[in-house]
Amino acid sequence: MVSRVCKSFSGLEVLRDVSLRCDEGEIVGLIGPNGAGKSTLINAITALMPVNSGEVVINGLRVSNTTPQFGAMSGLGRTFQNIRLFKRLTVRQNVEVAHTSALRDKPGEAAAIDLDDLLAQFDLSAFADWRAGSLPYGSQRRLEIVRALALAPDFLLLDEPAAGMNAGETSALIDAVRQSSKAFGCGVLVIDHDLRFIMTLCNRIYVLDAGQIIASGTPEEVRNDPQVIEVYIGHPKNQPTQDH
Ligand SMILES: Nc1ncnc2c1ncn2[C@@H]1O[C@H](COP(=O)(O)OP(=O)(O)OP(=O)(O)O)[C@@H](O)[C@H]1O
Repeated sequence: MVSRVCKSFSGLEVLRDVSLRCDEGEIVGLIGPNGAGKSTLINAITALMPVNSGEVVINGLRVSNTTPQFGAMSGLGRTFQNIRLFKRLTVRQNVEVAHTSALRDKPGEAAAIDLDDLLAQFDLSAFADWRAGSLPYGSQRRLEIVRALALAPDFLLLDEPAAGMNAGETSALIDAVRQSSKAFGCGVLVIDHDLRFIMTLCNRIYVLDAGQIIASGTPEEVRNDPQVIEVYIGHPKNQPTQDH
């Protein structure tokens, strides 16, 4: 899906020949130190910023160097590191806005989505009539995911979905994301700094360092890769601290 992407800012190479794949129903993790280029890669995949070379292809359509709207129409759903909900609308209205546009663009797939089930799966039923801006932080993060799923995406990008969540919430999030990936048959690409979360959730993981993929494989393979240990896992601040 991402093929040999390069991206520079004013001559500074931030992504160098990055390729990655996320198949249908697969949950893939992307990890790396601060400044490695993870957000830039997500922005390139969702066509929020253009690439210098290489391409991003979703469902056979080239999405790179188009527009975020084209990315969404090609099947990409996403959440943001900084939550971007309609804070004055209710939880249900936030999800309905997304679902309404999916009913227009993908009527068959969208009609099969039961919004009540989706809210329940992400533990949001009790909050359905609350204003999104008044929800606890962890619930706002889950609402972002539900809203992205209401678009009936073929690929879902989750940017730091577990940020600020406690161990119990993170564990519930893992179950909900797995169930959704299975139910929707969508590929999921997840970025997070919580290594235990990524290692538990993902089937495969890519490690980005200084704009290059330095390792990829199963959680076990990545955890034992000497280069990954040296540049990332070995850092005391990245040691897993929570049990899920
Ligand atoms: N718009 C921009 N203009 C210039 N440089 C940028 C821009 N966006 C990102 N960078 C630089 O690109 C590099 C990668 O940044 P990026 O935010 O993609 O890393 P990251 O892996 O997401 O980091 P973090 O984990 O801290 O969010 C950094 O050196 C950053 O300063």
